[in-house]
Amino acid sequence: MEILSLNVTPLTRAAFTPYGDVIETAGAQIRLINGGTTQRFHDLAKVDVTGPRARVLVNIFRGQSFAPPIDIKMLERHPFGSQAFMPLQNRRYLAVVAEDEGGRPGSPVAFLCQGNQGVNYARNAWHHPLISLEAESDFVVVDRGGEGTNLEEFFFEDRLYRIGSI
Ligand SMILES: NC(=O)N[C@@H](O)C(=O)O
Ligand code: NI
Repeated sequence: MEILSLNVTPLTRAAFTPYGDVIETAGAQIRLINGGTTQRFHDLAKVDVTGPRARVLVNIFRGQSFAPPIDIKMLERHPFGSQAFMPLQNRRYLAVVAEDEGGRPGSPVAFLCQGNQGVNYARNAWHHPLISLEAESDFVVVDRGGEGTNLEEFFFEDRLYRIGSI
């Protein structure tokens, strides 16, 4: 088994563009609503659902926490829908993604996400399941319900990617 080192970089909207959206107030279009009493940070993520009897689901995921070394042995994707994660307790977490290379993920990229940043994985974007840090953490998750198989997993056969430090 080959162990490859995977560095963590800060999550930015620009760097995450190939994989989906960053849900944060920084850099967002602001609309004053409710008589000026509310700021609407508008249109932050593209929710995309398709396939038979597709509908949007709003969930809460409670993810156990992980600490380095964190081994990335697989990635997954959802062919019928996007999947958004927004932290509820202002705790950091990891988003590990990869671009598609002929139907399989390329080399993973690991982003350190702050507690005020959410991510929306675009439909069919390769990503690792939730990796909470620091403590068991809750996330609002907006994704796709409906018929059909909305999960494709890819296990790296001969290698793993190790996040040794954060
Ligand atoms: N399986 C599930 O609902 N969760 C994963 O898709 C994930 O990305 O955490
Ligand atoms: Ni997922």
